[in-house]
Amino acid sequence: MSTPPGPSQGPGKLNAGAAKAFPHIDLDGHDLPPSPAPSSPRNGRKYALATELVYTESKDQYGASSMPIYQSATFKQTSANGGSEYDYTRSGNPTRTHLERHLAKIMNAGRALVVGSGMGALDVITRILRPGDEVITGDDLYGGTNRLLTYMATNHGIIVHHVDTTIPQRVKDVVSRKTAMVLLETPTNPLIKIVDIPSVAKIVHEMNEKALVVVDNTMLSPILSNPLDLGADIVYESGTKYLSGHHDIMAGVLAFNDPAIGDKMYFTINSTGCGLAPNDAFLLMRGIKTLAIRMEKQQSNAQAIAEFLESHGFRVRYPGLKSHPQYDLHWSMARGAGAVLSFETGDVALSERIVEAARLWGISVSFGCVNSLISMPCQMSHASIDAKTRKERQMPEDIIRLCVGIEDVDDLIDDLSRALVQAGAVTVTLDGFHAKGAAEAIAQIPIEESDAEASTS
Ligand SMILES: Cc1ncc(COP(=O)(O)O)c(C=O)c1O
Ligand SMILES: N[C@@H](CCSC[C@H](N)C(=O)O)C(=O)O
Repeated sequence: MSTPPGPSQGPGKLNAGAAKAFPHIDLDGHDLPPSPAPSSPRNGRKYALATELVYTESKDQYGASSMPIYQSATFKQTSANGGSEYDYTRSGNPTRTHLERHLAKIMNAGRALVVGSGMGALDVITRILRPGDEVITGDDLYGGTNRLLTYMATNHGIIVHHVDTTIPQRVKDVVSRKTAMVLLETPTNPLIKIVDIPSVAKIVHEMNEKALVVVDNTMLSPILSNPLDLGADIVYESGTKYLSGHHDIMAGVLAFNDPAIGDKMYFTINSTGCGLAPNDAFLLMRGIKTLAIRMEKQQSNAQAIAEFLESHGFRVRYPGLKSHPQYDLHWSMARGAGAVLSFETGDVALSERIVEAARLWGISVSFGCVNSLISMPCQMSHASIDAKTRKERQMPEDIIRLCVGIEDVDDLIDDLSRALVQAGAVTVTLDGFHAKGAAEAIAQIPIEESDAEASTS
């Protein structure tokens, strides 16, 4: 275990003494310079999350109200045997530690760590797998996650089961003593299906107490969900999305309660050098402070847009709509619906015309940004899932994903309406307009019915 954080006694003899009292023997048995102290988020009063996001404490020597960027690769030691809290930024950096402690607090975690991207976080997690280990994951999940797992299955002897994790029984059918990890995403990207985290975690832990339940919380962020409180062992997310909120950095976050898991993850981050750089840690910290207010606006915009599309005859996937077949399940776990929704038109070329006709909605991958984005997942974010697999998993090629930002909602609806009309997706009448042709036909099929056929094991 890493040494616990001590009072700020300044570097030197006291810390060197502490290092001797708590020698840090790493997983390879080496006694290396100390890692940064683990986060200690639970000191003092706990405020509401919106307050905790902006409230931070640091022991800056000048009382800086914003944590300074320690843009330094190395830290001078005061004694020949090292022993100061920081020695080298790959191993630890004060700006990064400050962010990690803040994240642990808002993620309700014992410890949080930050790395260079969301995929970097998953890479750190999956390095605990050994050849022969089995991973159970969804049949609708982010394309990059699918790509990394496929790589591991092909090259590292990991066995990956893709099942419909929205049906807990499907997980139960494949979980065994060989299961090392169950990797969940909810809502799924891009089909917006909901996974019952508590039920799946219970099944998995009852059948194999060593199996780790890992949840990708990117689609909701800690403002809306804390998967560790729902039974997950590890939660990770892309800080590139809601946490930073401006699409100006890449970042990944990992959080856990078990100190042994935290130590393993820290060991990998230090060994591979994927820790978040100080400048990006500063930007992520700044972004987090406005998470609550951004999400509030993004969500209310997303709700209005989902209702607008549904009322005009489109089949919309969004957990804020009562028509979502897992509406109650979602709200039993989360504090909001998020700001990503998808809808279908029944025709790939028509969807392309809609996307290209939009002006205010930027054609871009990613989500969680203050700007609204429109994309076709099968051709963009999920293009790394090959066409055959997409077909097997019944991913609609025409699906359009909307990632809603903080603009004026009337402007967003106006731009979308114009794009739908220009693309020929709607029949215009004196009373307004309505989805036409295939889009309308699809809207008649309840989501439950068509998705039941899509469930594979
Ligand atoms: C659900 C989800 N998880 C993880 C990632 C990976 O995050 P990053 O792009 O920061 O590597 C993404 C998007 O990229 C995502 O959509
Ligand atoms: N070219 C990238 C695509 C990134 S997709 C980003 C995001 N997760 C999303 O869902 O839009 C790649 O190959 O990873």
